[in-house]
Amino acid sequence: MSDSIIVENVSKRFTKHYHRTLKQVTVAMARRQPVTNTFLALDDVSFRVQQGEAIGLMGLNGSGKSTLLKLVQGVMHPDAGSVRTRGRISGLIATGAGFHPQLTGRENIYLNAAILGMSEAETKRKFDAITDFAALDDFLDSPVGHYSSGMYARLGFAIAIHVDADIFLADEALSVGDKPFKVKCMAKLKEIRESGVTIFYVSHAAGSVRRICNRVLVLEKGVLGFDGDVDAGIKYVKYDDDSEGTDDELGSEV
Ligand SMILES: Nc1ncnc2c1ncn2[C@@H]1O[C@H](COP(=O)(O)OP(=O)(O)OP(=O)(O)O)[C@@H](O)[C@H]1O
Repeated sequence: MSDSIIVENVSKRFTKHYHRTLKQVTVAMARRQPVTNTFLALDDVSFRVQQGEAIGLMGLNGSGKSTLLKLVQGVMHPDAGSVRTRGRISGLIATGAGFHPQLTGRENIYLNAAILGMSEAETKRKFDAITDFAALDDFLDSPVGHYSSGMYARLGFAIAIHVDADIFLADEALSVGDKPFKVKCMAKLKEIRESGVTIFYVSHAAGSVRRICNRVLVLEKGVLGFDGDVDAGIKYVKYDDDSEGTDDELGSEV
């Protein structure tokens, strides 16, 4: 098998600002208090992913999962180390990122698909499959600014899964949809995995990670604390109670 993602000694530094207004900054500086603080959102992270692996990326809020996904997607660059990927990348990082609120669902499908690297001909060919999956009914010709957050997410996910990608990144993609849509998404993610696409799936839900993934990475304050077997990873991160109702329900249906 060939390498799909190689992350070597990656670090990413961010700056926290303690104050918003110029007045607050001036007062803090006069009192010799710090006005900013830089910290490592990712700290010397290294791992390799083979083509076709499905990685569950877990960790507490703020541990660096989305930052890592953005680096893999190439929309953000590391301050140190390197990220190399092979092939076309698709997926959802911020649900519906790239949608224009004043354009209709139909228009946004073409816009978003182009951002994800699809040609107009390819989008035309897949248009019906995308709209069937999103199931927006008669909202297709309404501006997406009028959509509910669930509809917005459904359209974004429907477009992303119809890109012929080698790597699929899903950042909490299933957290906003309703239960029937989540079930449909899980089935689609499984289908994508079985077709040999590398999956990077960020989730706090142990059940869905078990269903989709064959390996777990756990980030702890930007450090890769665990890399290995799914059950051991879930145990490590202590999310094993599966208390989230939707995840349990999902488990019984897919
Ligand atoms: N552009 C940014 N500028 C400054 N700080 C940032 C920026 N993006 C993220 N951070 C900070 O970096 C840390 C890691 O954020 P990140 O979104 O990667 O965490 P996460 O594990 O995805 O969290 P969650 O589970 O809440 O989605 C957090 O402390 C966050 O506040």
